[in-house]
Amino acid sequence: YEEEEHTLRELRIFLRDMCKKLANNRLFFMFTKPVDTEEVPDYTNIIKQPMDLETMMTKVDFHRYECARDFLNDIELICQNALEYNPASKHVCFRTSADKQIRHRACSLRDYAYTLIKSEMDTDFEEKCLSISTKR
Ligand SMILES: CC(=O)c1nc(NC(=O)[C@H]2CNCCN2)sc1-c1cc(O)cc(O)c1
Repeated sequence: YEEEEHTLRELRIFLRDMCKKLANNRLFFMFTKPVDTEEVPDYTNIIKQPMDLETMMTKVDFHRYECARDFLNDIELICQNALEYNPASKHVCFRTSADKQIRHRACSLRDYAYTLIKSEMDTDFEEKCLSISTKR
């Protein structure tokens, strides 16, 4: 009913702000757009469910998130995809290469997103969203 729609509207405004903050952080530029399968042809052979911050912004607009937990699940997906596509391997070259930096960036994206949401979102607001989400 109207009160629930108001809550979900507030959630969308909050999540767009989160997306903007994450996408505007230069550290995370490689997570801001879908991986270009022209440039990286083997990507979709390895990663079955690609995700990126621009896609997440679109999902907010399409009312695809009903609580912060669903939003963080997609952040987790971005992180897991990057760790999977850039595995820590025993070869020396992977220990010092760009792959290691991408793995670090993926982990900091995840930690930064959790911390940002935890610090900026009231727990009772998230509980309200969760109760709406479970009822629907
Ligand atoms: C985001 C991600 O997971 C990603 N991983 C990469 N790994 C590599 O290039 C490793 C793969 N193993 C062999 C040595 N190279 S490049 C890359 C990426 C970077 C961007 O600036 C934009 C973009 O869309 C994707």
